[in-house]
Amino acid sequence: MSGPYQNRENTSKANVVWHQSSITKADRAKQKAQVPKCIWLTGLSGSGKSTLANALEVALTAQGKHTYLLDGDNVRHGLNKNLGMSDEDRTENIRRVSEVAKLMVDAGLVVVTAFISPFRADRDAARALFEDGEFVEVFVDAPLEKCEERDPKGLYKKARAGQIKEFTGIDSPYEAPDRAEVVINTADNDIEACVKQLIAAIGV
Ligand SMILES: Nc1ncnc2c1ncn2[C@@H]1O[C@H](COP(=O)(O)OS(=O)(=O)O)[C@@H](OP(=O)(O)O)[C@H]1O
Ligand SMILES: Nc1ncnc2c1ncn2[C@@H]1O[C@H](COP(=O)(O)OP(=O)(O)O)[C@@H](O)[C@H]1O
Repeated sequence: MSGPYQNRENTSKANVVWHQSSITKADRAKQKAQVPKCIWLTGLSGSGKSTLANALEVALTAQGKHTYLLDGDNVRHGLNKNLGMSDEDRTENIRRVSEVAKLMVDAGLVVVTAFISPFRADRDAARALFEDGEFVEVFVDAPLEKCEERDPKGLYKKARAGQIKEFTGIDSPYEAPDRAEVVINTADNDIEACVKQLIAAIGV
């Protein structure tokens, strides 16, 4: 890790010891009768992450699963309200969120995350926090032109007008996944078909 967050980690770590709790992840998962997982949605703004994440959580809840949805817009109102959209702040955003998702998986939940998470290295770092098979990367795939045409929040219009800087796909990069477990093409398929594909693919 680099940047303003690095020193704080290094100064605290040496004197902090790990406490092993008596109740384990397996105990919590057993009580909930489910396999905990992190379903990690990544894609451009307007690609359909929030829509699909919400529909997925509704479907899983209807199946009796215990879930939680972490959505970029919401987390940036609270836990990460001190972070902006620079490369460094996005990396810290994803680092914190992936640690929160890990805690939630440890609690036995099926966690769905909906963040642009534009950098491959940050997504790989998130994946590395989890056990094999626990982290499912889902590429919510729609070309920039389609996302811009949708522009559900009017943000692309503002970015093109220069009113928002460092906007993903315009003047900030998006690195498409090269190892996603699931690719959902939201440009050529309707929401219903995409949700169906997602539920079938994640194996929860
Ligand atoms: N500059 C810029 N670039 C991209 N997106 C922007 C920007 N400014 C604000 N927004 C709004 O913030 C949401 C993205 O937050 P994330 O936490 O998902 O971003 S990141 O993962 O840290 O890159 C994103 O949400 P989604 O549209 O749901 O993706 C936007 O609504
Ligand atoms: N197949 C699809 N999957 C998801 N969203 C779709 C799809 N087709 C059209 N849309 C629309 O695209 C927009 C996606 O917005 P949103 O879910 O907020 O994206 P994101 O969270 O990635 O910014 C919504 O208005 C949604 O109704």
